[in-house]
Formats: sequence, structure tokens, C-alpha cells
Amino acid sequence: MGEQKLKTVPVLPWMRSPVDVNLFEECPLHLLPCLDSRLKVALQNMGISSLFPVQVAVWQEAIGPGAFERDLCIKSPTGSGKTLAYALPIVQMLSTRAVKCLRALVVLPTRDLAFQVKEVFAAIAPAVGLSVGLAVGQSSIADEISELINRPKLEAGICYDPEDLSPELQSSVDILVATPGRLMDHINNTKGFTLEHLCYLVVDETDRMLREAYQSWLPTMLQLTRSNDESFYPRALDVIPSTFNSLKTIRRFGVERGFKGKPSPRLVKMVLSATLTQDPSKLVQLDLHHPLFLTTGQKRYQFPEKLESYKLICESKLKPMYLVALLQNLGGEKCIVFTSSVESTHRLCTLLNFFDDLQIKIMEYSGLQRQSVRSKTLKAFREGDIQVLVSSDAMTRGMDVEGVRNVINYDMPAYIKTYIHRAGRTARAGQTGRCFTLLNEDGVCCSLDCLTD
Ligand SMILES: Nc1ncnc2c1ncn2[C@@H]1O[C@H](COP(=O)(O)OP(=O)(O)OP(=O)(O)O)[C@@H](O)[C@H]1O
Repeated sequence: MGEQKLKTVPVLPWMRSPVDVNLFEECPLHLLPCLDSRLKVALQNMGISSLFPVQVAVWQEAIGPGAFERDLCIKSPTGSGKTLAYALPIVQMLSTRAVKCLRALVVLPTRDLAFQVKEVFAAIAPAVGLSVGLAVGQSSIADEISELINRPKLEAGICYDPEDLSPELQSSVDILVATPGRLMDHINNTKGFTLEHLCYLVVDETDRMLREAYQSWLPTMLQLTRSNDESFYPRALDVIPSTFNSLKTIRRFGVERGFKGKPSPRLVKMVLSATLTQDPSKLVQLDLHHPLFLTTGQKRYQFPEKLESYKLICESKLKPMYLVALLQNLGGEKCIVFTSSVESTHRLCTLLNFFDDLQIKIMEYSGLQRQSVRSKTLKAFREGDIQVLVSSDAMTRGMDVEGVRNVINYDMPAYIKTYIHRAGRTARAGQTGRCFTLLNEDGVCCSLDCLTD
């Protein structure tokens, strides 16, 4: 017990004195200080009339007295509105910029998540004249480049040298939402793609992003966005891959029109997750500047307020029958069934589809499927043409589908973090939701209490 308590006390001093998001209340838009009236209208058009507590807390740090002086580390439950918590202040801060260049970058682990986050930015950014791009590799690199980089029209007779990095090559977007792999492709190969003007970097689903190297995207990013004034950023960083043309993107002073001689603004970082790591050896990779920790409550992990959790003890050989009975009882409510692997996802989905009596549309969603198939399935699920999605953990993190009332752990997750993210596909945005976990009565592990991080 004592040991368990010790584990929950963060080692890093700045994590020990967090801002408690629970102390903030929902705030109606008309009471939110400094909100641009155009953004207010855009939010209302999204059906949003007030900001959630985590959004108010971040707004205060970003737009209020905090003025983004510190990097923000945000841990708040699934479905609490973290996307808008960073999107809104970034868009507001960039709304007065006259020159188009890439100023904000959001990096996410999967394409589906990147699509989702792009949609949120796309709903508010155009209201203040900002454009949003997507770099996830869903189209050819050439198509993506033409979306992201503005190439000047050539005058007749003028020969354009593609090797020439002329200043006319400009970003077509102010905000970019990207997956790390495709981001690295652009850093390494796309002429005119530069991070030198970047003001905001968001690493969403941070603990997942720090777990995988993704072609060293993080050290590369940090190197490229550092000022060449070493006194400004005194810490040395790891060596970065020599293959990319880094010289053109190293952050410089006075590069921007109208800003000559003035230092580039500090790159502000925001890192977020419902299960943000406390591990100093992981967090150090982010090279955070005087970080401020915003978290919800005292517990290590917090579940959504209106989530109900149930465990169903069943005989292992009858497990599929228990599931069928449960689905029958749920009567066609939107539901995600999680399994432990892509193979069992496929097997279980095939099996369920033999039960004609169920009279519900069931499809699978897994990392083994082609992106186009996955996107189509997700669209049908969002639109209610499919009621049950049998999924591997490809769906676990961040995915936001309206109306999901139930999550079923057909296979028990191996980690508490996985449980939190799976369960978090329901009970979002203050809604109610239920999470059922099927446990083997003869199983080695029959209680969720023994799930460890
Ligand atoms: N202020 C608001 N008013 C009403 N709905 C909101 C508001 N902010 C966000 N939402 C809705 O809440 C849902 C959850 O938001 P979001 O996906 O940002 O949660 P999250 O905290 O990032 O969750 P996860 O940790 O699972 O990624 C979305 O459907 C979003 O549209």
C-alpha cells in the first residue's frame, strides 16, 4: 500500500504542485475574457455555448495572465475536451498574424486521430482567416506538398530552379496537424517546408508519442525549432540524423518580414494525455520550458464522472455467448467491443455476424485493415449505419464518436492505461456511459484491481 502511494507521488518537483482543473467551472462563452467575437460565433456554430473546465484552465494560462510564458502539461480525463483546450487559444493567439507561415504544429500518433483534430481546427480557424493543413500520408506526397506549400506562378520565360530555395516558396497553412512519419518526410524532402516560424507545438497523446521513436521525430523537431542563439536555449540536444537538409530550417532570428532584428518568439509546447506519464526520463525528451502541470484531482488517473463500470464473470468457453446476450440486452445502442489483437477482432466479428437474431450491424475496425476501409467503417459507425464496432486497440486512444453508450472489454486489457483509454470512448463530454469487462471465472486474473501500469 505504502509502496503504491509512493509510486503515485511524482518525482519531478513541478508535477508536485499542479493546477487542479477541478477548481475551474464551466464558463459560458460570453463570460470568457478576451475571446475574439468571430471565434465565439464559430464555437456557437459548433453547438458550443460554454467552455469545459480544462478549456477554461488552459485559456487562463494561455490568454490570461499566464500568457503562454510556461509550457503546459495537461492531464485530464478522456472526453473532457482537451482538443479544444489547445486549439482555441492557439487560433486566438494567431488570429492577428498578417503573414502566412507555419506557426502551429500538432502531432498525433494515428491518421484517424489527426483527421479528427484537424476537423476541430477547421471549424474555428477559418473564422479568423487562418488555414489548417493535414500531413498524414493519406494522399500522395506530391498532392500533400501542393496543399502545404505555395509555389509562385512563373512568369513566361523565367526559368525556375527547383533547387533554389527562393523566399517565394511559402507555407499555405498556418496550422498543421500531422503524424510523425509524414512530418519527417516533409522535414527531410519538401522544399519550402520550414519550422523556423513555429510558435506552438502540441504533442497530443503524449505518453503514446514518447513510447515510440517514429524516426526520431521529436529530437529532430526540437533541434529544428531551436534558436541558433545558444544562449537563448542553453541545453544541448542529442545528435540528429544527418540525412536531412537541416540548415534551411534551423530557427533563426529576424527572419520574418517586419520582425527583422527581433528574436523569434519562444516555441510554446503543450503536451496532453488522459494518462500523462510522470516518468522524468520520458518527459525530459520534451525539453519543456518551466512547465506548468494542469491535472484533475489528486488521483493518478481519473475516470469520466458519469462512467459506470461493470465486470461480468463468465465461463471462458461460453464467453462469446455472454457477449451475444449482452449485446442483445443493449438493444442496438452504439457500442465498441475491444479485443486483445487484430486476429481476435477478426475472428470475433466473423462469429458475431453468424448470429442473425442479433439484428444489429457489426463491423470490425483494426490496424490490419487498409486506411480507406477503416475510414469507411468509422464513417458508417459515426452515422449510425453500424451499431457495434469490434475493435483492436487501434480505436483505443482519442477517438471521439458521438452516441457511443457502451464499451465492452471482451478481452481484459493488460494495462490500466489501456482500460482508461478504452473505457473513455464512452461517457464523453459529460454524457453517461457504461464499460463492461468480461472476466474468466477460472481466469488467472479476475479483478481489475490487479491491472498495473
Ligand atoms: N465546450 C464544449 N461544449 C460541448 N462539447 C464539447 C466542448 N468541448 C469539447 N466538446 C466535445 O467533447 C467531446 C470530447 O472532446 P475531446 O475529443 O477533445 O476530448 P479529449 O479530452 O481529447 O478526450 P481523449 O482523452 O479521449 O482524447 C467532443 O465530442 C467534443 O466535440
